[in-house]
Amino acid sequence: MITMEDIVKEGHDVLKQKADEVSLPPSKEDQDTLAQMLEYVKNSQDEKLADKFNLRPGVGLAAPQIGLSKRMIAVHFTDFNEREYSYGLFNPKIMSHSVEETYLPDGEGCLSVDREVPGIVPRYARITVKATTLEGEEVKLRLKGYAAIVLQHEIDHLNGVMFYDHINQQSPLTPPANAISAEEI
Ligand SMILES: COc1ccccc1NC(=O)N[C@H](C(=O)N(CC(=O)NO)CC1CCCC1)C(C)(C)C
Ligand SMILES: [Zn+2]
Repeated sequence: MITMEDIVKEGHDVLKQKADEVSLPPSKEDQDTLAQMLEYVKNSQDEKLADKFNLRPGVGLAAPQIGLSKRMIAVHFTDFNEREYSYGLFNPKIMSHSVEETYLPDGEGCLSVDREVPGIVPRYARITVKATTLEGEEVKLRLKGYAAIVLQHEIDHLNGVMFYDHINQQSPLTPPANAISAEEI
């Protein structure tokens, strides 16, 4: 199983690279890895398992974070409207997005970053993501607010982008103009 020891920390080259497309249909190995990534995210949110295996509770994980430069992400979370999302995705791609931006008022963190980095992270408020699921079906996800933020954070990892790369250094704590907090969408 994947544990914190497997999670690569910032500074490691793999987190700065553009990850490779996964050839579909996925190999048994790629499928197994993505299933393990989804297991990690689910396990990390289970109090007992998180304590037992010392897992930092997470809502998403990208393959580069376990040292694998492949376009695979796993997400498991409930958004502010209590909607549940649980996916292992191959080759996720943002097909379109709103001009309007959103953000988390408390900023973002990252399982690969062991420090607080204060600052608002502007994200597209609405995105449409195309991907192939762990089960092999092609999906088109229309996401907004928190769900849009999580997917953008994970897809960024596939392009070597960290959340703090988006923070406005001049005024890190100022929400971008015409942006709406993710808690209001
Ligand atoms: C509802 O909130 C939770 C419920 C259960 C566990 C964690 C959270 N909230 C989080 O934002 N969790 C963050 C997270 O998992 N990530 C994932 C990550 O680092 N992926 O690479 C960072 C988030 C910041 C915004 C979107 C993902 C960490 C880095 C703070 C652990
Ligand atoms: Zn991250």
